[in-house]
Amino acid sequence: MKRHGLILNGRDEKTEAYMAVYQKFTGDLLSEVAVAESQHIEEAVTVSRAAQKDTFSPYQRYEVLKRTSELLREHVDQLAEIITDEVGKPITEAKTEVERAAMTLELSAEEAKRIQGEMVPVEASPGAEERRAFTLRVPVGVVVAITPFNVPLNLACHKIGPALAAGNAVIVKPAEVTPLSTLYLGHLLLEAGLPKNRLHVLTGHGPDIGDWLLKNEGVDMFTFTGSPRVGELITQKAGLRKVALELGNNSATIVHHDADIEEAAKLVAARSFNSAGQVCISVQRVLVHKSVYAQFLERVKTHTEALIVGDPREPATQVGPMIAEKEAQRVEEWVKEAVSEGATIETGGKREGTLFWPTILTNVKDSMKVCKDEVFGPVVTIDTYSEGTDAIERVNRSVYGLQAGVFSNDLAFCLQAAEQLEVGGVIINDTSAFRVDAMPYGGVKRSGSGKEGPRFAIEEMTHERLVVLR
Ligand SMILES: NC(=O)C1=CN([C@@H]2O[C@H](COP(=O)(O)OP(=O)(O)OC[C@H]3O[C@@H](n4cnc5c(N)ncnc54)[C@H](O)[C@@H]3O)[C@@H](O)[C@H]2O)C=CC1
Ligand SMILES: O=C(O)[C@H](O)CS(=O)(=O)O
Repeated sequence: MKRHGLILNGRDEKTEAYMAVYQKFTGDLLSEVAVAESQHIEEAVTVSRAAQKDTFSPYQRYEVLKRTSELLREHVDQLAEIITDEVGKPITEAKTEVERAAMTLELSAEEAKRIQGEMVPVEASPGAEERRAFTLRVPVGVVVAITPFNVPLNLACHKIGPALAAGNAVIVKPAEVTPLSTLYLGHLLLEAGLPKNRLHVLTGHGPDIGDWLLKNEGVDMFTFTGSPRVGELITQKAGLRKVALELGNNSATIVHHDADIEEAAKLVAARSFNSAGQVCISVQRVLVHKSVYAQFLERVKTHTEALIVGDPREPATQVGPMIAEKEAQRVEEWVKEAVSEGATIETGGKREGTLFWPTILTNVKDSMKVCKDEVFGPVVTIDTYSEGTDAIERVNRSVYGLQAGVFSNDLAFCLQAAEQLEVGGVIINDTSAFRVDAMPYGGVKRSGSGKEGPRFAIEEMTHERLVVLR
């Protein structure tokens, strides 16, 4: 069994205490990781601040990130195995995550060479004819990245890649239960030639490390993906410093009467249950026009019942375990509560330990937990509507607003949805769960603020500085 130290200023740093990381399907002990103490946080911040005085040119940043992306591709099998073990994600999906992570770093590398300001025509103002002005984009300085358990490698890359590309130093705090892929990534970045003072990976207890980092005025920005509860806490404690938040969602997808029903059903079944539904754009609420409801439900049921549930290490498995038994129990309770309030289980509803079978609920009400809160599990609700405007209004009747999907071939309805849905991204003829890594990704309302996608995250992670020449 391997013990992992912190990655601190290029060292594999041993600590007093260690915490266990378990295999999420078997429950076996995988390894132990160091528990960071306050002095490690102090050192990481001090070293990161000092790094700002070193030269780390855009081309050097490009080279390091490009090389790391190549290393990720060379290590795809090892990393996929780590992700499958620490998250419980099916091995085919874990491989996709590694490939996406490599793409995220490749995009970040390219963007490092394109950071630019703009000319500002101040000379057009009376009295300023002798002046010229332009803007520079300068690194914010020290970025803290706090990441969740569900997509541990790619979501770390979405923070580390743009932060380094923009010229910052980064301190990463992975989720307690899934720190191993981030540690592996940290070592690959160093192997690729990243200056050792630019990246530190601090494993340990989230509330402690979070609190020490939030109290340390040497940190300039917090970029966080995780629960709205912790996101809110970070916002309160960060004060006037920059914060970017990717939080939860109870993602909706509308299936209009003129949609390609088979295509919609196939995609809804595929994107409601991958990663056992533990994806914040995972399809949770489907609103189907009443004229195609019966046909759609029958097709989604067929596709859902064909999914293979079980050991995530098996290449055939499509739905693996949830992150912890208590999470699977919570989902089971929410489903039972919905049934007690009138919902029907069309398929699924069964639990064995951490495994929860892909579940379709109908006869739901918007007030049920499975509709109004974020399930973050393999459950989808399917309900009907009569008027497109009502469907849009019901999607908007949520405290969240990350992404929404619309299946329709009616251009006018698609445009109405694009204009009226209160979300960060409207996906036409696909589900809420569509994401490629180059696109701007981020929500409104309780889904957070700020955008990811390397080009857009670099804007968040730099300041715009005006230069006026006389
Ligand atoms: N919008 C998005 O892109 C995503 C959102 N999520 C949200 O995250 C939730 C699940 O992820 P979890 O890892 O359980 O979320 P979480 O909010 O419990 O933990 C996320 C991270 O925050 C850290 N943390 C915990 N307490 C902290 C504190 N007091 N100060 C600073 N950091 C702290 C954790 O150690 C972990 O690294 C979901 O319910 C979903 O809402 C998850 C994935 C993606
Ligand atoms: O929000 C999430 O859970 C992830 O960002 C979605 S994805 O990047 O894995 O598609």
